[in-house]
Amino acid sequence: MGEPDLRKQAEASSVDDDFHVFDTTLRDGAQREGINLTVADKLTIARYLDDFGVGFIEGGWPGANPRDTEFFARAQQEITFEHAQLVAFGATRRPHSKASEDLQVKALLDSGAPVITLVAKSHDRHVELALRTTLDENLAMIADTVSYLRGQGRRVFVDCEHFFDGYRANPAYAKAVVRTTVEAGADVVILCDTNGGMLPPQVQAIVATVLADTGARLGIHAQDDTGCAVANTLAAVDAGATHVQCTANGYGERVGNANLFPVVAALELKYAKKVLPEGALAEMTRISHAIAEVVNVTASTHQPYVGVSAFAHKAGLHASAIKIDPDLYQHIDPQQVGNTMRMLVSDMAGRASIELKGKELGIDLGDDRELVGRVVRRVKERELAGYTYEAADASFELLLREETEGRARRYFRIESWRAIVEDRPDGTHANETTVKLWAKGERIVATADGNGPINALDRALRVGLESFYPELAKLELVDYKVRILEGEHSTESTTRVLISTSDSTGEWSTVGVADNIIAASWQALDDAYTYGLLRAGVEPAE
Ligand SMILES: CC(=O)SCCNC(=O)CCNC(=O)[C@H](O)C(C)(C)COP(=O)(O)OP(=O)(O)OC[C@H]1O[C@@H](n2cnc3c(N)ncnc32)[C@H](O)[C@@H]1OP(=O)(O)O
Ligand SMILES: CC(=O)C(=O)O
Repeated sequence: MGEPDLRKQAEASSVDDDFHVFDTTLRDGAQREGINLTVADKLTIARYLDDFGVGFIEGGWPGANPRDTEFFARAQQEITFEHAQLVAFGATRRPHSKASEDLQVKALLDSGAPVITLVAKSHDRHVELALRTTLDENLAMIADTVSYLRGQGRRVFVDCEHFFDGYRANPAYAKAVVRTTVEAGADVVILCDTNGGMLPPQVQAIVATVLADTGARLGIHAQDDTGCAVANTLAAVDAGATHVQCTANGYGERVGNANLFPVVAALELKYAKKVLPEGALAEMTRISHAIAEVVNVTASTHQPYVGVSAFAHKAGLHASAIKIDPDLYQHIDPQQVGNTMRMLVSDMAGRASIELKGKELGIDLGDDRELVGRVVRRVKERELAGYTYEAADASFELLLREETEGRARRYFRIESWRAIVEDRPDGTHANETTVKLWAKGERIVATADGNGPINALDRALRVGLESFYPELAKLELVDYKVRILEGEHSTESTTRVLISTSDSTGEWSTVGVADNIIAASWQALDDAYTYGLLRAGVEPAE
Protein backbone atom coordinates (compact mmCIF):
# COMPACT_ATOMS: atom_id res chain seq x y z
CA MET A 1 0.00 0.00 0.00
CA GLY A 2 1.33 3.50 -0.88
CA GLU A 3 1.70 6.21 1.78
CA PRO A 4 -1.73 7.65 2.59
CA ASP A 5 -2.15 11.39 2.07
CA LEU A 6 -3.28 11.98 5.63
CA ARG A 7 -3.68 15.74 5.40
CA LYS A 8 -5.94 15.35 2.38
CA GLN A 9 -8.03 12.71 4.17
CA ALA A 10 -8.47 14.96 7.19
CA GLU A 11 -9.48 17.91 4.99
CA ALA A 12 -11.95 15.80 2.99
CA SER A 13 -13.80 14.89 6.15
CA SER A 14 -16.86 17.00 6.90
CA VAL A 15 -16.52 16.27 10.62
CA ASP A 16 -17.39 19.13 12.92
CA ASP A 17 -14.33 19.06 15.09
CA ASP A 18 -15.95 20.83 18.04
CA PHE A 19 -17.81 17.67 19.00
CA HIS A 20 -16.86 14.10 18.08
CA VAL A 21 -19.24 11.20 17.61
CA PHE A 22 -16.82 8.29 17.66
CA ASP A 23 -18.12 4.82 16.84
CA THR A 24 -16.37 1.68 18.07
CA THR A 25 -18.83 -0.97 16.88
CA LEU A 26 -16.15 -2.62 14.75
CA ARG A 27 -13.67 -2.76 17.65
CA ASP A 28 -15.39 -2.83 21.07
CA GLY A 29 -18.77 -3.87 19.59
CA ALA A 30 -17.06 -6.90 18.06
CA GLN A 31 -15.89 -7.87 21.58
CA ARG A 32 -19.48 -8.91 22.43
CA GLU A 33 -20.00 -12.63 23.01
CA GLY A 34 -21.72 -14.16 19.99
CA ILE A 35 -20.61 -11.54 17.45
CA ASN A 36 -18.13 -12.77 14.88
CA LEU A 37 -17.76 -10.36 11.99
CA THR A 38 -16.17 -11.16 8.66
CA VAL A 39 -14.19 -8.49 6.78
CA ALA A 40 -17.18 -8.13 4.44
CA ASP A 41 -19.49 -7.59 7.46
CA LYS A 42 -17.13 -4.92 8.80
CA LEU A 43 -17.04 -3.12 5.46
CA THR A 44 -20.84 -3.16 5.26
CA ILE A 45 -21.20 -1.80 8.79
CA ALA A 46 -18.57 0.88 8.10
CA ARG A 47 -20.64 2.04 5.12
CA TYR A 48 -23.80 2.22 7.26
CA LEU A 49 -21.98 4.19 9.95
CA ASP A 50 -20.53 6.59 7.41
CA ASP A 51 -24.00 7.08 5.85
CA PHE A 52 -25.33 7.79 9.32
CA GLY A 53 -22.70 10.50 9.67
CA VAL A 54 -20.53 9.55 12.64
CA GLY A 55 -17.23 11.44 12.67
CA PHE A 56 -14.93 8.50 13.45
CA ILE A 57 -15.14 4.78 12.80
CA GLU A 58 -12.77 2.66 14.88
CA GLY A 59 -12.25 -0.32 12.61
CA GLY A 60 -10.35 -2.70 14.88
CA TRP A 61 -6.84 -3.49 16.03
CA PRO A 62 -4.56 -3.91 13.00
CA GLY A 63 -1.84 -6.42 13.67
CA ALA A 64 -3.84 -8.21 16.37
CA ASN A 65 -5.48 -10.51 13.84
CA PRO A 66 -5.41 -10.88 10.04
CA ARG A 67 -9.06 -9.92 9.72
CA ASP A 68 -8.57 -6.44 11.22
CA THR A 69 -5.40 -5.89 9.19
CA GLU A 70 -7.29 -6.81 6.00
CA PHE A 71 -10.22 -4.59 6.99
CA PHE A 72 -8.03 -1.47 7.04
CA ALA A 73 -6.44 -2.31 3.69
CA ARG A 74 -9.79 -2.93 2.02
CA ALA A 75 -11.76 -0.13 3.71
CA GLN A 76 -9.40 2.45 2.26
CA GLN A 77 -9.53 0.92 -1.20
CA GLU A 78 -13.23 0.10 -1.33
CA ILE A 79 -15.00 2.84 0.63
CA THR A 80 -15.10 6.53 -0.11
CA PHE A 81 -15.94 7.91 3.30
CA GLU A 82 -18.24 10.91 3.12
CA HIS A 83 -18.34 11.80 6.78
CA ALA A 84 -16.13 9.58 8.88
CA GLN A 85 -12.41 9.18 9.39
CA LEU A 86 -11.08 5.70 9.89
CA VAL A 87 -9.43 5.00 13.24
CA ALA A 88 -7.00 2.20 14.09
CA PHE A 89 -6.86 0.99 17.70
CA GLY A 90 -3.83 -0.37 19.53
CA ALA A 91 -1.79 -0.22 22.74
CA THR A 92 1.13 1.88 23.84
CA ARG A 93 4.55 0.33 23.28
CA ARG A 94 5.88 -2.39 25.53
CA PRO A 95 7.80 -1.37 28.70
CA HIS A 96 11.50 -0.52 28.30
CA SER A 97 11.49 -0.48 24.50
CA LYS A 98 11.10 2.15 21.77
CA ALA A 99 7.82 3.00 20.05
CA SER A 100 9.72 3.30 16.78
CA GLU A 101 10.79 -0.36 17.09
CA ASP A 102 7.52 -1.78 18.42
CA LEU A 103 5.92 -4.13 15.88
CA GLN A 104 2.46 -3.50 17.21
CA VAL A 105 2.92 0.28 16.82
CA LYS A 106 4.27 -0.32 13.31
CA ALA A 107 1.09 -2.24 12.43
CA LEU A 108 -0.94 0.82 13.46
CA LEU A 109 1.03 2.99 11.05
CA ASP A 110 0.87 0.34 8.33
CA SER A 111 -2.93 0.35 8.59
CA GLY A 112 -2.89 3.72 6.85
CA ALA A 113 -5.59 5.05 9.21
CA PRO A 114 -5.30 8.82 9.62
CA VAL A 115 -6.35 8.59 13.28
CA ILE A 116 -5.00 6.22 15.93
CA THR A 117 -6.53 5.48 19.31
CA LEU A 118 -4.05 4.17 21.84
CA VAL A 119 -5.21 2.35 24.93
CA ALA A 120 -3.12 3.41 27.94
CA LYS A 121 -3.18 2.43 31.58
CA SER A 122 -4.26 5.17 34.00
CA HIS A 123 -4.93 3.12 37.15
CA ASP A 124 -1.80 2.64 39.28
CA ARG A 125 -2.82 -0.88 40.31
CA HIS A 126 -3.20 -1.92 36.64
CA VAL A 127 0.21 -0.51 35.80
CA GLU A 128 1.82 -2.53 38.56
CA LEU A 129 -0.23 -5.74 38.32
CA ALA A 130 -1.26 -6.04 34.65
CA LEU A 131 1.58 -4.23 32.88
CA ARG A 132 4.09 -5.30 35.54
CA THR A 133 6.04 -2.07 35.25
CA THR A 134 6.58 1.16 37.19
CA LEU A 135 4.29 4.17 37.22
CA ASP A 136 7.04 6.27 35.62
CA GLU A 137 7.68 3.74 32.85
CA ASN A 138 3.97 3.72 32.01
CA LEU A 139 4.11 7.52 31.57
CA ALA A 140 7.20 7.09 29.39
CA MET A 141 5.39 4.44 27.27
CA ILE A 142 2.51 6.84 26.69
CA ALA A 143 4.70 9.87 25.92
CA ASP A 144 6.97 7.94 23.56
CA THR A 145 4.14 6.23 21.65
CA VAL A 146 1.98 9.34 21.28
CA SER A 147 4.83 11.60 20.17
CA TYR A 148 6.19 8.97 17.76
CA LEU A 149 2.78 8.57 16.07
CA ARG A 150 2.29 12.35 15.97
CA GLY A 151 5.70 12.63 14.35
CA GLN A 152 4.50 10.18 11.69
CA GLY A 153 1.62 12.54 10.86
CA ARG A 154 -1.17 10.70 12.62
CA ARG A 155 -3.81 12.25 14.76
CA VAL A 156 -3.81 10.52 18.16
CA PHE A 157 -6.57 9.91 20.67
CA VAL A 158 -5.79 8.12 23.94
CA ASP A 159 -8.23 5.82 25.74
CA CYS A 160 -7.32 5.96 29.43
CA GLU A 161 -8.39 2.52 30.54
CA HIS A 162 -9.98 2.19 34.02
CA PHE A 163 -9.72 5.95 34.40
CA PHE A 164 -12.59 6.42 36.87
CA ASP A 165 -11.55 3.56 39.17
CA GLY A 166 -7.95 4.76 38.85
CA TYR A 167 -8.92 8.33 39.69
CA ARG A 168 -10.72 7.20 42.85
CA ALA A 169 -7.68 5.17 43.91
CA ASN A 170 -4.95 7.69 42.99
CA PRO A 171 -6.22 10.95 41.48
CA ALA A 172 -2.75 12.49 41.21
CA TYR A 173 -1.48 9.61 39.05
CA ALA A 174 -4.62 9.49 36.89
CA LYS A 175 -4.25 13.21 36.20
CA ALA A 176 -0.53 12.79 35.49
CA VAL A 177 -1.51 10.33 32.75
CA VAL A 178 -3.87 12.92 31.24
CA ARG A 179 -1.19 15.64 31.33
CA THR A 180 1.49 13.38 29.85
CA THR A 181 -0.87 12.39 27.06
CA VAL A 182 -1.70 15.99 26.13
CA GLU A 183 1.92 17.16 26.38
CA ALA A 184 2.97 14.37 24.02
CA GLY A 185 0.53 15.70 21.41
CA ALA A 186 -2.68 13.68 21.74
CA ASP A 187 -5.80 15.55 20.59
CA VAL A 188 -8.34 13.96 22.89
CA VAL A 189 -7.98 12.10 26.18
CA ILE A 190 -10.81 9.65 26.59
CA LEU A 191 -11.74 8.77 30.15
CA CYS A 192 -12.88 5.14 30.14
CA ASP A 193 -15.23 3.46 32.59
CA THR A 194 -13.73 0.14 31.57
CA ASN A 195 -15.41 -1.98 34.27
CA GLY A 196 -18.67 -0.10 33.75
CA GLY A 197 -19.28 0.36 37.47
CA MET A 198 -19.75 4.13 37.58
CA LEU A 199 -22.97 6.04 38.10
CA PRO A 200 -23.79 9.39 36.42
CA PRO A 201 -23.06 11.72 39.39
CA GLN A 202 -19.61 10.10 39.84
CA VAL A 203 -18.81 10.45 36.15
CA GLN A 204 -19.99 14.05 36.06
CA ALA A 205 -17.95 15.06 39.12
CA ILE A 206 -14.73 13.36 37.94
CA VAL A 207 -14.94 14.67 34.37
CA ALA A 208 -15.59 18.22 35.66
CA THR A 209 -12.60 18.08 38.05
CA VAL A 210 -10.19 16.61 35.50
CA LEU A 211 -11.26 19.21 32.95
CA ALA A 212 -10.74 22.03 35.44
CA ASP A 213 -7.38 20.68 36.64
CA THR A 214 -5.82 19.74 33.29
CA GLY A 215 -7.62 21.77 30.60
CA ALA A 216 -7.36 18.69 28.32
CA ARG A 217 -9.92 17.97 25.65
CA LEU A 218 -11.85 15.06 27.18
CA GLY A 219 -13.89 12.22 25.78
CA ILE A 220 -15.96 9.48 27.42
CA HIS A 221 -16.02 5.72 26.83
CA ALA A 222 -18.61 4.03 29.06
CA GLN A 223 -19.26 0.31 29.44
CA ASP A 224 -22.80 -0.60 30.45
CA ASP A 225 -22.32 -2.89 33.46
CA THR A 226 -24.63 -0.80 35.68
CA GLY A 227 -27.07 -0.13 32.83
CA CYS A 228 -25.90 3.50 32.94
CA ALA A 229 -23.59 3.76 29.92
CA VAL A 230 -25.83 6.16 28.00
CA ALA A 231 -26.54 8.22 31.13
CA ASN A 232 -22.84 8.23 32.03
CA THR A 233 -21.97 9.41 28.52
CA LEU A 234 -24.45 12.27 28.76
CA ALA A 235 -23.24 13.10 32.30
CA ALA A 236 -19.72 13.42 30.90
CA VAL A 237 -21.02 15.73 28.16
CA ASP A 238 -22.77 17.81 30.85
CA ALA A 239 -19.42 18.12 32.58
CA GLY A 240 -17.65 19.27 29.42
CA ALA A 241 -16.61 16.15 27.45
CA THR A 242 -16.72 16.83 23.71
CA HIS A 243 -16.04 13.36 22.33
CA VAL A 244 -18.40 10.39 22.89
CA GLN A 245 -17.42 6.80 22.13
CA CYS A 246 -20.38 4.53 21.43
CA THR A 247 -21.38 1.38 19.57
CA ALA A 248 -24.38 0.68 17.35
CA ASN A 249 -27.18 -0.94 19.37
CA GLY A 250 -24.87 -0.92 22.41
CA TYR A 251 -22.88 -3.99 21.35
CA GLY A 252 -19.67 -4.48 23.31
CA GLU A 253 -17.61 -6.42 25.81
CA ARG A 254 -19.69 -8.14 28.55
CA VAL A 255 -23.07 -6.35 28.71
CA GLY A 256 -22.07 -3.77 26.14
CA ASN A 257 -21.16 -0.13 25.59
CA ALA A 258 -22.99 3.19 25.45
CA ASN A 259 -25.52 2.78 22.67
CA LEU A 260 -24.80 5.16 19.80
CA PHE A 261 -28.45 5.68 18.88
CA PRO A 262 -29.91 6.99 22.15
CA VAL A 263 -26.73 9.02 22.71
CA VAL A 264 -26.91 10.87 19.38
CA ALA A 265 -30.70 11.20 19.60
CA ALA A 266 -30.34 12.80 23.03
CA LEU A 267 -27.60 15.13 21.78
CA GLU A 268 -29.62 16.21 18.76
CA LEU A 269 -33.10 16.31 20.23
CA LYS A 270 -32.61 17.07 23.91
CA TYR A 271 -29.35 19.03 23.91
CA ALA A 272 -30.05 20.75 20.55
CA LYS A 273 -26.49 19.85 19.55
CA LYS A 274 -26.03 19.23 15.82
CA VAL A 275 -23.81 16.14 15.75
CA LEU A 276 -25.05 14.42 12.57
CA PRO A 277 -25.43 15.60 8.98
CA GLU A 278 -28.81 17.00 7.91
CA GLY A 279 -31.46 14.28 7.61
CA ALA A 280 -29.36 11.52 9.21
CA LEU A 281 -31.38 11.20 12.41
CA ALA A 282 -34.45 10.20 10.39
CA GLU A 283 -32.42 7.24 9.05
CA MET A 284 -31.54 6.02 12.54
CA THR A 285 -34.14 3.25 12.88
CA ARG A 286 -33.29 1.83 9.46
CA ILE A 287 -29.56 1.89 10.16
CA SER A 288 -29.91 0.32 13.60
CA HIS A 289 -31.93 -2.56 12.14
CA ALA A 290 -29.64 -2.96 9.14
CA ILE A 291 -26.59 -3.27 11.40
CA ALA A 292 -28.43 -5.80 13.60
CA GLU A 293 -29.03 -7.88 10.47
CA VAL A 294 -25.34 -7.81 9.54
CA VAL A 295 -24.13 -8.80 13.01
CA ASN A 296 -26.86 -11.46 13.11
CA VAL A 297 -28.28 -10.41 16.47
CA THR A 298 -32.06 -10.00 16.59
CA ALA A 299 -32.80 -6.29 16.98
CA SER A 300 -34.17 -5.54 20.43
CA THR A 301 -37.81 -4.62 20.03
CA HIS A 302 -37.63 -2.45 23.14
CA GLN A 303 -34.56 -0.43 22.29
CA PRO A 304 -35.13 3.30 22.96
CA TYR A 305 -35.96 5.38 19.86
CA VAL A 306 -35.41 2.59 17.29
CA GLY A 307 -37.12 -0.52 18.71
CA VAL A 308 -40.36 -1.55 17.00
CA SER A 309 -42.05 -1.16 20.39
CA ALA A 310 -40.48 2.23 21.13
CA PHE A 311 -43.68 4.02 20.09
CA ALA A 312 -46.20 1.15 20.44
CA HIS A 313 -49.11 1.97 22.74
CA LYS A 314 -51.13 -0.70 24.50
CA ALA A 315 -53.04 0.95 27.35
CA GLY A 316 -56.52 2.25 26.52
CA LEU A 317 -55.99 5.41 28.58
CA HIS A 318 -52.84 6.24 26.63
CA ALA A 319 -54.67 5.77 23.33
CA SER A 320 -57.54 8.02 24.42
CA ALA A 321 -55.06 10.87 25.08
CA ILE A 322 -53.00 10.12 21.95
CA LYS A 323 -56.18 10.50 19.90
CA ILE A 324 -56.22 14.14 20.98
CA ASP A 325 -52.48 14.73 20.68
CA PRO A 326 -49.75 12.05 20.29
CA ASP A 327 -47.35 14.25 22.30
CA LEU A 328 -49.36 13.47 25.42
CA TYR A 329 -47.81 9.99 25.59
CA GLN A 330 -44.66 10.32 23.44
CA HIS A 331 -41.44 12.11 24.30
CA ILE A 332 -40.68 12.86 20.64
CA ASP A 333 -42.35 12.49 17.26
CA PRO A 334 -41.21 8.97 16.14
CA GLN A 335 -40.66 10.25 12.58
CA GLN A 336 -37.73 12.31 13.83
CA VAL A 337 -35.80 9.07 14.27
CA GLY A 338 -37.43 7.21 11.38
CA ASN A 339 -39.71 5.14 13.60
CA THR A 340 -43.53 4.94 13.60
CA MET A 341 -46.28 5.05 16.19
CA ARG A 342 -48.31 1.85 16.49
CA MET A 343 -51.47 1.04 18.38
CA LEU A 344 -51.63 -2.36 20.03
CA VAL A 345 -54.99 -4.02 20.40
CA SER A 346 -55.43 -6.26 23.43
CA ASP A 347 -57.69 -6.67 26.44
CA MET A 348 -56.19 -3.41 27.73
CA ALA A 349 -57.67 -1.53 24.78
CA GLY A 350 -60.49 0.96 25.00
CA ARG A 351 -62.56 2.61 22.27
CA ALA A 352 -59.78 5.07 21.41
CA SER A 353 -57.30 2.21 20.81
CA ILE A 354 -59.68 0.66 18.28
CA GLU A 355 -60.38 3.98 16.57
CA LEU A 356 -56.66 4.74 16.20
CA LYS A 357 -55.89 1.21 15.05
CA GLY A 358 -58.70 1.51 12.48
CA LYS A 359 -57.07 4.69 11.20
CA GLU A 360 -53.65 3.01 11.09
CA LEU A 361 -55.19 0.20 8.99
CA GLY A 362 -57.12 2.62 6.77
CA ILE A 363 -60.52 1.33 7.94
CA ASP A 364 -63.13 4.03 8.44
CA LEU A 365 -65.09 3.49 11.66
CA GLY A 366 -66.93 6.81 11.31
CA ASP A 367 -68.22 8.00 14.65
CA ASP A 368 -70.02 4.73 15.27
CA ARG A 369 -69.65 4.32 19.05
CA GLU A 370 -71.84 1.21 19.00
CA LEU A 371 -69.60 -0.48 16.41
CA VAL A 372 -66.39 0.46 18.21
CA GLY A 373 -67.84 -0.71 21.55
CA ARG A 374 -68.76 -4.05 19.94
CA VAL A 375 -65.19 -4.50 18.67
CA VAL A 376 -63.77 -3.69 22.12
CA ARG A 377 -66.08 -6.26 23.73
CA ARG A 378 -65.24 -8.90 21.13
CA VAL A 379 -61.51 -8.36 21.53
CA LYS A 380 -61.76 -8.63 25.32
CA GLU A 381 -63.86 -11.81 25.14
CA ARG A 382 -61.50 -13.42 22.62
CA GLU A 383 -58.41 -12.43 24.62
CA LEU A 384 -59.99 -14.04 27.69
CA ALA A 385 -60.34 -17.22 25.62
CA GLY A 386 -56.60 -17.07 24.78
CA TYR A 387 -56.34 -15.03 21.56
CA THR A 388 -53.74 -12.27 21.47
CA TYR A 389 -54.26 -9.54 18.94
CA GLU A 390 -51.24 -7.38 19.68
CA ALA A 391 -49.13 -10.17 18.19
CA ALA A 392 -51.62 -10.93 15.40
CA ASP A 393 -52.41 -7.72 13.54
CA ALA A 394 -53.85 -9.54 10.54
CA SER A 395 -56.35 -11.55 12.62
CA PHE A 396 -57.42 -8.29 14.27
CA GLU A 397 -57.88 -6.59 10.91
CA LEU A 398 -60.10 -9.46 9.72
CA LEU A 399 -62.17 -9.17 12.92
CA LEU A 400 -62.47 -5.40 12.46
CA ARG A 401 -63.50 -5.76 8.82
CA GLU A 402 -66.06 -8.40 9.78
CA GLU A 403 -67.65 -5.95 12.23
CA THR A 404 -67.54 -2.95 9.88
CA GLU A 405 -68.68 -4.85 6.78
CA GLY A 406 -71.28 -6.91 8.66
CA ARG A 407 -69.91 -10.29 7.48
CA ALA A 408 -66.65 -12.20 7.44
CA ARG A 409 -64.50 -12.20 4.29
CA ARG A 410 -64.77 -15.71 2.86
CA TYR A 411 -62.68 -16.99 -0.01
CA PHE A 412 -63.21 -20.63 0.97
CA ARG A 413 -65.07 -22.64 3.58
CA ILE A 414 -63.90 -25.76 5.30
CA GLU A 415 -66.33 -28.65 5.55
CA SER A 416 -63.98 -30.86 7.53
CA TRP A 417 -60.35 -31.91 7.84
CA ARG A 418 -58.61 -35.03 9.09
CA ALA A 419 -54.97 -35.41 10.12
CA ILE A 420 -53.24 -38.77 10.47
CA VAL A 421 -49.90 -39.11 12.24
CA GLU A 422 -48.35 -42.55 12.04
CA ASP A 423 -45.42 -43.73 14.10
CA ARG A 424 -43.83 -46.55 12.12
CA PRO A 425 -41.90 -49.49 13.55
CA ASP A 426 -38.69 -48.22 11.90
CA GLY A 427 -38.90 -44.98 13.92
CA THR A 428 -40.02 -42.77 10.98
CA HIS A 429 -43.28 -40.83 10.93
CA ALA A 430 -45.89 -40.32 8.25
CA ASN A 431 -48.16 -37.25 8.29
CA GLU A 432 -51.15 -37.14 6.01
CA THR A 433 -53.98 -34.64 5.94
CA THR A 434 -57.23 -34.56 4.00
CA VAL A 435 -59.31 -31.40 3.74
CA LYS A 436 -62.82 -31.12 2.36
CA LEU A 437 -63.62 -27.56 1.41
CA TRP A 438 -65.69 -25.27 -0.76
CA ALA A 439 -64.39 -22.48 -2.99
CA LYS A 440 -66.25 -20.51 -5.65
CA GLY A 441 -69.23 -22.89 -5.36
CA GLU A 442 -67.20 -26.07 -5.85
CA ARG A 443 -66.53 -28.86 -3.36
CA ILE A 444 -62.86 -29.89 -3.20
CA VAL A 445 -61.24 -32.86 -1.51
CA ALA A 446 -57.47 -32.59 -1.22
CA THR A 447 -54.87 -34.79 0.44
CA ALA A 448 -51.20 -34.09 1.12
CA ASP A 449 -48.22 -35.40 3.08
CA GLY A 450 -45.90 -33.21 5.11
CA ASN A 451 -42.94 -33.41 7.44
CA GLY A 452 -45.38 -32.79 10.31
CA PRO A 453 -49.16 -32.62 10.64
CA ILE A 454 -49.27 -28.80 10.31
CA ASN A 455 -47.09 -28.87 7.20
CA ALA A 456 -49.39 -31.57 5.76
CA LEU A 457 -52.46 -29.42 6.55
CA ASP A 458 -50.85 -26.39 4.90
CA ARG A 459 -49.96 -28.41 1.80
CA ALA A 460 -53.42 -29.99 1.52
CA LEU A 461 -54.98 -26.51 1.62
CA ARG A 462 -52.66 -25.31 -1.13
CA VAL A 463 -53.34 -28.42 -3.24
CA GLY A 464 -57.06 -27.76 -2.87
CA LEU A 465 -57.05 -23.99 -3.35
CA GLU A 466 -54.23 -22.97 -5.67
CA SER A 467 -56.16 -23.59 -8.90
CA PHE A 468 -58.87 -21.24 -7.59
CA TYR A 469 -56.46 -18.71 -6.09
CA PRO A 470 -53.04 -18.77 -7.82
CA GLU A 471 -52.02 -15.85 -5.53
CA LEU A 472 -51.57 -18.40 -2.72
CA ALA A 473 -48.43 -19.73 -4.42
CA LYS A 474 -46.60 -16.55 -3.33
CA LEU A 475 -47.38 -17.05 0.35
CA GLU A 476 -44.74 -18.51 2.61
CA LEU A 477 -45.08 -19.45 6.28
CA VAL A 478 -42.08 -17.83 7.92
CA ASP A 479 -42.68 -18.46 11.61
CA TYR A 480 -44.80 -20.74 13.74
CA LYS A 481 -45.12 -20.38 17.51
CA VAL A 482 -47.06 -22.51 19.95
CA ARG A 483 -47.89 -21.63 23.51
CA ILE A 484 -49.77 -23.75 26.00
CA LEU A 485 -52.09 -21.50 27.99
CA GLU A 486 -52.89 -22.18 31.64
CA GLY A 487 -55.18 -25.12 32.22
CA GLU A 488 -55.91 -27.74 34.81
CA HIS A 489 -53.69 -30.37 33.19
CA SER A 490 -50.79 -29.48 30.91
CA THR A 491 -51.70 -31.75 27.97
CA GLU A 492 -55.40 -30.85 28.25
CA SER A 493 -54.77 -27.10 28.29
CA THR A 494 -55.72 -24.59 25.63
CA THR A 495 -53.20 -24.14 22.82
CA ARG A 496 -52.43 -20.83 21.12
CA VAL A 497 -50.73 -20.80 17.73
CA LEU A 498 -49.23 -17.71 16.09
CA ILE A 499 -48.26 -17.92 12.43
CA SER A 500 -46.27 -15.35 10.46
CA THR A 501 -46.75 -15.37 6.71
CA SER A 502 -45.06 -13.36 4.01
CA ASP A 503 -45.54 -12.60 0.35
CA SER A 504 -42.91 -10.78 -1.69
CA THR A 505 -43.90 -7.40 -0.21
CA GLY A 506 -44.61 -7.87 3.49
CA GLU A 507 -45.30 -10.05 6.50
CA TRP A 508 -48.34 -10.52 8.73
CA SER A 509 -49.30 -12.54 11.79
CA THR A 510 -52.40 -14.51 12.64
CA VAL A 511 -53.63 -16.37 15.70
CA GLY A 512 -55.64 -19.50 16.45
CA VAL A 513 -56.78 -20.91 19.80
CA ALA A 514 -58.24 -24.35 20.49
CA ASP A 515 -57.91 -27.31 22.81
CA ASN A 516 -56.05 -29.09 20.02
CA ILE A 517 -52.82 -27.90 18.41
CA ILE A 518 -53.91 -28.85 14.89
CA ALA A 519 -57.27 -27.08 15.25
CA ALA A 520 -55.53 -23.96 16.59
CA SER A 521 -53.07 -24.10 13.70
CA TRP A 522 -55.91 -24.48 11.24
CA GLN A 523 -57.57 -21.26 12.51
CA ALA A 524 -54.30 -19.34 12.23
CA LEU A 525 -53.74 -20.74 8.71
CA ASP A 526 -57.31 -19.88 7.66
CA ASP A 527 -56.72 -16.24 8.74
CA ALA A 528 -53.25 -16.22 7.15
CA TYR A 529 -54.57 -17.30 3.74
CA THR A 530 -57.66 -15.10 3.95
CA TYR A 531 -55.52 -12.08 4.81
CA GLY A 532 -53.02 -12.92 2.06
CA LEU A 533 -55.82 -12.94 -0.52
CA LEU A 534 -57.23 -9.70 0.88
CA ARG A 535 -53.78 -8.07 0.58
CA ALA A 536 -53.53 -9.33 -2.99
CA GLY A 537 -56.77 -7.46 -3.77
CA VAL A 538 -58.76 -10.63 -4.50
CA GLU A 539 -62.54 -10.21 -4.19
CA PRO A 540 -64.20 -12.61 -1.71
CA ALA A 541 -66.09 -15.47 -3.32
CA GLU A 542 -68.96 -15.54 -0.81
C1 LIG B 1 -10.44 -2.30 27.54
C2 LIG B 1 -10.33 -2.91 26.18
O1 LIG B 1 -11.27 -3.47 25.73
S1 LIG B 1 -8.88 -2.71 25.34
C3 LIG B 1 -9.11 -3.68 23.88
C4 LIG B 1 -8.77 -5.08 24.15
N1 LIG B 1 -8.89 -5.85 22.92
C5 LIG B 1 -8.27 -6.99 22.74
O2 LIG B 1 -7.56 -7.47 23.61
C6 LIG B 1 -8.52 -7.70 21.44
C7 LIG B 1 -7.27 -7.93 20.62
N2 LIG B 1 -6.20 -8.50 21.40
C8 LIG B 1 -5.36 -9.45 20.90
O3 LIG B 1 -5.51 -9.96 19.80
C9 LIG B 1 -4.18 -9.85 21.76
O4 LIG B 1 -4.49 -9.68 23.12
C10 LIG B 1 -2.95 -8.97 21.38
C11 LIG B 1 -2.49 -9.35 19.95
C12 LIG B 1 -3.23 -7.50 21.43
C13 LIG B 1 -1.80 -9.24 22.34
O5 LIG B 1 -1.59 -10.62 22.38
P1 LIG B 1 -0.33 -11.24 23.18
O6 LIG B 1 0.90 -10.56 22.74
O7 LIG B 1 -0.43 -12.70 23.02
O8 LIG B 1 -0.53 -10.77 24.69
P2 LIG B 1 -1.73 -11.03 25.72
O9 LIG B 1 -3.04 -10.82 25.07
O10 LIG B 1 -1.55 -12.33 26.44
O11 LIG B 1 -1.41 -9.88 26.79
C14 LIG B 1 -1.47 -8.53 26.46
C15 LIG B 1 -0.08 -7.89 26.68
O12 LIG B 1 -0.24 -6.48 26.43
C16 LIG B 1 0.18 -5.75 27.59
N3 LIG B 1 -0.64 -4.56 27.68
C17 LIG B 1 -1.88 -4.44 28.17
N4 LIG B 1 -2.25 -3.15 28.09
C18 LIG B 1 -1.23 -2.46 27.54
C19 LIG B 1 -1.02 -1.11 27.22
N5 LIG B 1 -1.98 -0.20 27.44
N6 LIG B 1 0.14 -0.75 26.67
C20 LIG B 1 1.10 -1.69 26.40
N7 LIG B 1 0.96 -2.98 26.70
C21 LIG B 1 -0.19 -3.36 27.25
C22 LIG B 1 -0.05 -6.73 28.74
O13 LIG B 1 0.73 -6.38 29.85
C23 LIG B 1 0.40 -8.04 28.11
O14 LIG B 1 1.80 -8.03 28.11
P3 LIG B 1 2.69 -9.39 28.22
O15 LIG B 1 2.57 -10.05 26.88
O16 LIG B 1 4.04 -8.89 28.48
O17 LIG B 1 2.10 -10.21 29.31
C1 LIG C 1 -10.79 1.20 25.79
C2 LIG C 1 -11.90 0.40 26.23
O1 LIG C 1 -12.51 -0.30 25.45
C3 LIG C 1 -12.28 0.44 27.62
O2 LIG C 1 -11.56 1.00 28.44
O3 LIG C 1 -13.33 -0.13 27.95
